[in-house]
Amino acid sequence: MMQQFYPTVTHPYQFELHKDMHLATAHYIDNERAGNCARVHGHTYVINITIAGNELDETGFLINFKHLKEAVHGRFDHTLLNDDPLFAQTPPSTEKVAETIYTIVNDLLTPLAHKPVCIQVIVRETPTSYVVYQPKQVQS
Ligand SMILES: Nc1nc2c(c(=O)[nH]1)N=C([C@H](O)[C@H](O)COP(=O)(O)OP(=O)(O)OP(=O)(O)O)CN2
Ligand SMILES: [Zn+2]
Repeated sequence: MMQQFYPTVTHPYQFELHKDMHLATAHYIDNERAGNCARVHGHTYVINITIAGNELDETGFLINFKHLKEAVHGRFDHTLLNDDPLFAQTPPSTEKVAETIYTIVNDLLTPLAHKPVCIQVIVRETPTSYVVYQPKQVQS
């Protein structure tokens, strides 16, 4: 599903889970330096979320794949990203979309007693352009 490859993260955890999803979404970058991107346009974003951990919950899951899709796809699919309050103070660039998805997923995981963590989010905006976001604590 992801074009080309998955950048890998070196980590100490025993389990690593990947969730891929597509987001059909519009955006614009409200800055004259953004050129054509200052006009509203659409992308089929390709998202990869990586979760890791040493323990599973009572269902044997690190995190239910469906819960990741609901939190991200459910919020952004078929929307204008600029309308979302999460992008009220920041442009929905590929970089900020990746960081924002990380924050949403991290908020989903933080209450869980078995302590899964999000270690990477990849956002592919076009066939030729993508961003990898890693939280500081897993960067090597
Ligand atoms: N660092 C960033 N640069 C650009 C972003 C971004 O989010 N971060 N976004 C855009 C535009 O939104 C545009 O949709 C994508 O740009 P680009 O990859 O240049 O699109 P093309 O399909 O035209 O790429 P080609 O490889 O030239 O076909 C711009 N820059
Ligand atoms: Zn764009």
